[in-house]
Amino acid sequence: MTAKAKIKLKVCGMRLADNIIDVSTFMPDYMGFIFFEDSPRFVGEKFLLPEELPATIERVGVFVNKSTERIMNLLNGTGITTVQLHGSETVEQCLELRQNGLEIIKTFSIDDDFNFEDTKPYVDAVDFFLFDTKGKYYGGNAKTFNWNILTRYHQQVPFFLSGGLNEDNIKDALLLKDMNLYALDVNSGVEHQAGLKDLNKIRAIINILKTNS
Ligand SMILES: O=C(O)c1ccccc1NCC(=O)[C@H](O)[C@H](O)COP(=O)(O)O
Repeated sequence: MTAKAKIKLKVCGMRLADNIIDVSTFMPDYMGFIFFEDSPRFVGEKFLLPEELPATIERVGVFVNKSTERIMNLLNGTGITTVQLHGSETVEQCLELRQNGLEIIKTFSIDDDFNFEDTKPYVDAVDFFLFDTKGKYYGGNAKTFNWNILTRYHQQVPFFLSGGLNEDNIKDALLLKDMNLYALDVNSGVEHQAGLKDLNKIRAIINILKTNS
């Protein structure tokens, strides 16, 4: 019998050097950095990661409807090799970015009417899906979606669960672990303010993951 893999944690929307280092002491599996100008978590044009950031924390650049050329330019010199595509990026662009050596997380914004047929064309073009709540903003809506919808998902691509996760609902999110759930993505639910993460909330989440997964 093979042991089930531990559910991973991604802390998204990091931007301030001291806060990045403080959060890194909890060793989340992923950290996300938002390269979208309209977000209050935008890292800026000339973003550089702090040198002390442990190499074992996977770094993710989050983009919304940017061209491949622009993504490659923005990532140049950052050492980031995973991208989260959070808009309406095509299968062709995912393949193009893969050819440039990037790992791909493709986001889908979920509401009650979401049809998982929409994810099928991406199956061979991405590494992971990320299911986030459809809302007013591209991301960071601070709302959960109806997770029962995920019972309709039967594809082989593992997914990140996102949207409104916090210390009060993360234990329930872990109940989805037999559904190809790969990672939990936290953002506004662990913040003092946009882009500034609350270390006590991250600590609480890490402890819940340790005892429940
Ligand atoms: O967080 C943002 O401001 C954001 C803006 C534009 C595109 C993506 C964005 N966030 C990406 C994420 O992966 C968030 O973690 C995800 O949307 C969930 O956020 P929240 O509902 O606040 O937990």
